[in-house]
Amino acid sequence: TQSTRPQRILDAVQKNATRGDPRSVVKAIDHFCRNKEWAMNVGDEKGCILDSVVSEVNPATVLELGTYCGYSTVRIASLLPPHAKLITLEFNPDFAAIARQVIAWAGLEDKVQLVEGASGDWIPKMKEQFGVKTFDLVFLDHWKNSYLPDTKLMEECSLLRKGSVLLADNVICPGAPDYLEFVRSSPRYKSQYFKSHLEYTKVEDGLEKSVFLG
Ligand SMILES: Cc1ccc(Cc2cc(O)c(O)c(C(=O)NC/C=C/[C@H]3O[C@@H](n4cnc5c(N)ncnc54)[C@H](O)[C@@H]3O)c2)cc1
Ligand SMILES: [Mg+2]
Repeated sequence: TQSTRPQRILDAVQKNATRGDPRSVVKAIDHFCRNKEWAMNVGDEKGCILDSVVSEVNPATVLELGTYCGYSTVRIASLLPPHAKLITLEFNPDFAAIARQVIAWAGLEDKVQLVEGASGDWIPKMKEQFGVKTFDLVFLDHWKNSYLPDTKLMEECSLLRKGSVLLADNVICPGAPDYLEFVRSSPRYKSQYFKSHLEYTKVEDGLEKSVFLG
């Protein structure tokens, strides 16, 4: 049967990365997507910015919206302190199945909870289901028109505290104009743009880092 792109990404990981070595998993995916087939991972250039924000925040609790194949999940989880937890939401069961195997290959199952389902359904259940009080860091990389409604939902569910950091991918390409306008104009956020490029291309894109002020 014809394989899917996520399946081919998993094959590249299992062929070229070392089990239990997250950096080799990241390298294998970047090599495949730069040389064989483009895919919508945050990628190596924006990934370095992601790494620096994760290291700076040093989060105990992380929420990722949109797992896809688990590339950014692995990047983030590989930088977390010992008892930190990353919850990642993915509503496509095929992508979730691939991501679980990528995360397992990296040896990061103990730090990652992949939840199969829609952010809109699961954000309101974070406290009761996972005992999460608030998130120190949220990485938004799912459908771009869901960034704003999901951010408002996280506020309503008191999942953000003074100092919580939102990091959003693709604020230029594909773009999330309503989200960008909101976090840059709201008095409750301190926002900063990190200029970069769309993964594996020369097209401009960037990450927006927004600190919730409470
Ligand atoms: C015009 C144009 C097109 C594409 C690009 C290139 C480009 C570059 C990028 O870095 C991109 O992130 C994207 C992009 O579209 N990302 C969408 C990513 C979705 C993933 O998240 C999943 N998901 C989507 N909504 C939800 C939800 N509520 N709850 C749970 N999971 C969700 C999906 O199941 C996917 O696993 C595109 C650039 C320009
Ligand atoms: Mg993206």
